[in-house]
Amino acid sequence: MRVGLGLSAPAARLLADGLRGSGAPLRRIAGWSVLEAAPALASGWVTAAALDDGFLAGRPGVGLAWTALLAGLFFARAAAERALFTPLADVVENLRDTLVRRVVRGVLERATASGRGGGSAAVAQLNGQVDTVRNLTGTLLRTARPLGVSLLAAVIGLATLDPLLAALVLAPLVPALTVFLWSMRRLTARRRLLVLAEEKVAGHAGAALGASRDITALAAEPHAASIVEQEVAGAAKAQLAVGLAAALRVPVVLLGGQLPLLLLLLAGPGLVEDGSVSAGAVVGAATYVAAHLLPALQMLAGAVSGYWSQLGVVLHRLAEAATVAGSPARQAAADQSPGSSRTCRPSQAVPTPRWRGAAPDLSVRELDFAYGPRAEPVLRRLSLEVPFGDHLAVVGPSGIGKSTLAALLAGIISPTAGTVSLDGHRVTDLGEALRCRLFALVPQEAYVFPGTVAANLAYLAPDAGPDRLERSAAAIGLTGVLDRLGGLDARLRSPATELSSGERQLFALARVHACAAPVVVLDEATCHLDPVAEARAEAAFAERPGTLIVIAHRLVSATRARRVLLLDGDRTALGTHAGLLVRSPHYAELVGHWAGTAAAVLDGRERSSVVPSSYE
Ligand SMILES: Nc1ncnc2c1ncn2[C@@H]1O[C@H](COP(=O)(O)OP(=O)(O)OP(=O)(O)O)[C@@H](O)[C@H]1O
Repeated sequence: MRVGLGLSAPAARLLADGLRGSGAPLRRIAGWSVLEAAPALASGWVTAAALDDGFLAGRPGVGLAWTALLAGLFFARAAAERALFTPLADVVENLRDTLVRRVVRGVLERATASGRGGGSAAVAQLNGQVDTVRNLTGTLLRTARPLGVSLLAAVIGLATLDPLLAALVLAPLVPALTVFLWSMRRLTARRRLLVLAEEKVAGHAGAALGASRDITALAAEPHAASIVEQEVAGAAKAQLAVGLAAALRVPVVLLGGQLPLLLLLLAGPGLVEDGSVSAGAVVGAATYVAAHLLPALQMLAGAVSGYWSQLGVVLHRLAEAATVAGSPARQAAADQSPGSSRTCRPSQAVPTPRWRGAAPDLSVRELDFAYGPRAEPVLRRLSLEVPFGDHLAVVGPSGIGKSTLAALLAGIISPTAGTVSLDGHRVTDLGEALRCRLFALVPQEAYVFPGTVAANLAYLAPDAGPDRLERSAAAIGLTGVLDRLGGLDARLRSPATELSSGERQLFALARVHACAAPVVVLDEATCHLDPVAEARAEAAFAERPGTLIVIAHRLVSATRARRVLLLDGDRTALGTHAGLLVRSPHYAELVGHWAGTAAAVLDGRERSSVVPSSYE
């Protein structure tokens, strides 16, 4: 929704908030502005009097005296302008402080809520935008304010000088100002669209450049180029629309400034001749128009409207960033919560179909998966049986498709061909509520939300009592953290700062350990834990009834699993750790490489707990 002069409602609210604490300096500005407007208000009157009572009446002394009075008013105006700097600075700095507070709070609360961090980069970027608002507001207060004040003073002066001449000037000026205000709304809206279009160009061009290797490999250059070209065409259209909206300032200046002057010059001599007005009044009216109305209109319709519409765009951006409670952004942050992303919460409200399999086996048949119709398949014809209670480790080189397989197994993404089924049911057909009850996928990024420790641990097991939660916490190795925090009832206010990445992973692991899902998939869910803590967490899951699939962060996970799946294209192999060491040279090579690296990195004390003796 747009409110006055093209500012969106959130932008106008943010500006009002930023100015709220500046009542005193704003009043001082208003006071000094009256004095600042004195020359504009008096210029026509003084000119008329100097002519009618002085120079045209043969009394040049009187004419000079009036002129000297006008000069005095200009000195007063200079003093007012000097005095205005302090309150102007107060207003602008206060606005900046308020905006910085609002924006930093909004961004950091959102980053904390999402548990993803990254708030500092956003804050730095938004602080730059706050500075832009400060500079634009300062510029507008220094330029637009005196122009607006002069325009108003000139109109008042003109109306009180002579009603007939005032009517001549105001007849075209009023529609010109109306068009000007209307065009400001359009211009601000179009400038906003232009900024968005330019950002899209930058985003798509950046993505295309970043992916240039893949684009070349897939011979997709024409496709990538057409996407960027489309955005460039959109930006060009938006630029044209801004240009057209800005072009309206020409008729505004012609109608509101030039036409009144022309009318005065055309009608003036006749009006003087028939005695309707004095010659001094005509020149006085022309002074109001030429010295104040016309320059004010030119500036307002030109640079000032540009500053104003830029201010509207940046303020709207900041208003979006500063909004936290109940905002769409807050919602988006909440969408990263355990209940909605890769791990989901079994809903009490959603009726779930009956599930008979108490000990369901997982079966993968001829599985193909590619991220796009023209992309290289990540997985090709993979078949695998995972009986209930199995403990399978998935290992392989980086980027080979381990996380993709984890998502396919949990039914989060659908295969391109082939099936993944649990107890004979395709996992993608299970329906979300049931799927969430059967699978718990723990991703690398652990989410802990503000709230009590108990609420976090019981997220996937709403019926679990304190004993159950404490047992899971103890099994995973979270008891020390719980003691430090103050137990299950302790409240986490800012988990992103109160807990380390490893501690957040322990929370996510304990949360899943406490739930009843028969299939647990850990996708590098222990990557921030030290080797000892990782071994303990994996042991806890191995003892928990159900199937455990571990996408291994360290190869040592494979030594703890009952079976190992080596994912490696054509060299994919399945077996026990010992069996694969013998029959898969590639697996042996991978293990040997890892053991060598681990031995080089770890000191003797840690090595004994991490590197299996068989590798030493
Ligand atoms: N959303 C996606 N869109 C397109 N390609 C993707 C996407 N996600 C992953 N890929 C690509 O699919 C391939 C397999 O990725 P995946 O994350 O499953 O590998 P990974 O074995 O888990 O890697 P890592 O061990 O580094 O986590 C990679 O080439 C990756 O770039």
